[in-house]
This record gives sequence, C-alpha cells and structure tokens, in this order.
Amino acid sequence: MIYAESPALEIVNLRKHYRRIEALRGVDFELGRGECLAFLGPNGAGKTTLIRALAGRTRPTEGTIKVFGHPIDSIGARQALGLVPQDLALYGDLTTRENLMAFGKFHGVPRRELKKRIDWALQWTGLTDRARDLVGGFSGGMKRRVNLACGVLHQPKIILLDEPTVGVDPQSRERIFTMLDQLSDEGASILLTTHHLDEAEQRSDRIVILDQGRVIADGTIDELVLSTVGHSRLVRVRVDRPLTAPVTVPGDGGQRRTVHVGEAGRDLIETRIDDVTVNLGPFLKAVRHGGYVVSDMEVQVPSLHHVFLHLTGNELRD
Ligand SMILES: Nc1ncnc2c1ncn2[C@@H]1O[C@H](COP(=O)(O)OP(=O)(O)OP(=O)(O)O)[C@@H](O)[C@H]1O
Repeated sequence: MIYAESPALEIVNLRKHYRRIEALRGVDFELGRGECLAFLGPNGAGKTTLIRALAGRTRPTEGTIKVFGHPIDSIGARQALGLVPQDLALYGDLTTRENLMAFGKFHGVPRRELKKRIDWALQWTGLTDRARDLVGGFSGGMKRRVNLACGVLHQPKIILLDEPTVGVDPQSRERIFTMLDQLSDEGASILLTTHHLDEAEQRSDRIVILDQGRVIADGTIDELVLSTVGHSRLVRVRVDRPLTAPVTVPGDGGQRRTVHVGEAGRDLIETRIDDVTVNLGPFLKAVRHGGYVVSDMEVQVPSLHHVFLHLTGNELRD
C-alpha cells in the first residue's frame, strides 16, 4: 500500500558512524513523487553511505527513512526501491540476457513476467543485438547500461543511482539520461549522485548538496543561485593596454552612481552586472571613454559550479 500524501522518500536525522568517522551527521531531506533529485557533494561527503543506507546495504546509527510512508525495513519499502550501484555489479562471464535473468530472479520478478521484462530491458538499453554476448567484453558505456537495467528490472517506483555516468563517454551519458527520462516519464522518482555538475543542473528538478555528512543546500538551481552567488553576471573585459588607474563606470543602480573597476597595471577588468541587457552597454562605453579598446570579453552566467564552490570551498577533500 502507498500512503496517498507521503513523499517517495522521507529522511529524518540520519546518522552513520564508522567507528570514529561520522559519515552522516543528521541528514534530513525528502524526495518528492516523480521528482528527479541530484545529490552532490565533494569526495567523502557521505553520498555513497546515504545511498547504501537507503538501499538497506548499511544500517544507520540513528534516524529514520520512510518510503511512501512505510518504514525502510518493511517489504513494501524494499519492493519500491531499486539500486544502481557505482561499482558495476555484473557477471562478466555471463551474457547480457543471462545477467538480466539472474538479476530479475534476485529481485523476485515473477517467472511469467521475466521474459517480457528482459526483452524490454534489451530494447531500453539498445542491446537487443548483443543479448547473447558475454558482458565481460563490453565497453564501459555498455556495461553501465546493463548495470542500470539490472537495477530496475523489477520496475521499482524509486530508483537510487550512485554515479550512473562515471567513466563513460558523452554519447553514453546522453543515452543513459534518455533512458532515465523514460523512467521518469513513467512516474519513477529518481535520486542520483554525480560529480558532473552540468548533468545535475540540466537533468534534475532539485539539488541537495551534502558536505561532511550534512545537508548544506537544498533547492532548485534558481533557488540555490539566488541564495548563494546571486543572479548577477560576472563580466570580464580585456583591454588593449594596462590600466593607468581604475576605470569609472556606471553602477548597476543607474547613471548617477559610479564605481571604480580594474587595477592599475593590469589589462583585465572584472565586474558584476545585475542586468546585462540594460547595463552592459553603458559599462563598455565607459571603458572606451577611459581611452581603452576592448580586445576580448566574457560574460559568466552563475551556474551550479559557482554555487558548489561557493558552498564547499576550493580545498581538496582527499
Ligand atoms: N565501510 C567504511 N568503513 C569506514 N569508513 C567508511 C566506510 N565507507 C565510507 N567511509 C567513510 O565515510 C565517509 C563518507 O564516505 P562516502 O563514500 O559515503 O562519501 P562519498 O560522498 O560517496 O565520496 P565519493 O564522492 O568519494 O564517492 C568518508 O570519510 C569515508 O572514508
């Protein structure tokens, strides 16, 4: 039974200790029904631990996980979840069809359904022609697709993916996301971890950022940009010669307020502009009036990349 009002996943105060390491330090968030949520974080943030806890592969030290309102250890919850692990969990000395058969049985797909599901999976992965080939000889991208199919053969309502596109080429990434879009369109709720920030930005409805075992941001890309780096564009202008003094340009508020940009001795001017459609022209005009010729220009739109570094810093974590 699925409780009508409950989110697909509800995680409250989740903690996991490995002896003295606190991998999760009180994690709270929800996965809405039909939502695709990207789970991000630097190395060691606790993403894999969280996915493993959701998939019942590791027992949390504290906290609760509910699946459509059911406790995580109930049969209903288990059936609703499908895990696609980061490490490929395939039998290299079996064919694609044999792997799918083994995982279908493992997930309890009824015998009468199994052939139909395997045929669907072969078509979904684009591997119908390779059904009789040994998986051990496949490319990285093909193995990832089979791995994905093995995790969703039992049609779980919630799919947990730990770095589904790690180590694959751009074509395979596209293919994998097309496959996930199809599951999404059929109503699946998806939680995926990734280090590809562009992927998270383009493909997910919402983003949760984890750092050192804690959720440090949760929202849509627009909400995260607004609450961190803001929507203003970073404008970088290179001029034909080093500045003799900072240049006076109109501020964002209009012509009356002016600001000084650039540093004497450098040929680069950097500034933030809230509304480029209104204020970029007057800015460039002011640079020209200063006696400089613009030789190059870049306008940076704030992205998840900026949000991520703003929140987690530049220090290496491993
Ligand atoms: N089985 C384990 N035993 C001891 N410590 C562990 C174990 N698994 C993870 N950890 C530690 O818990 C912390 C979180 O690790 P986890 O693998 O969950 O991070 P992650 O965000 O998935 O990192 P990555 O992006 O590198 O995969 C790390 O400090 C890690 O060393």
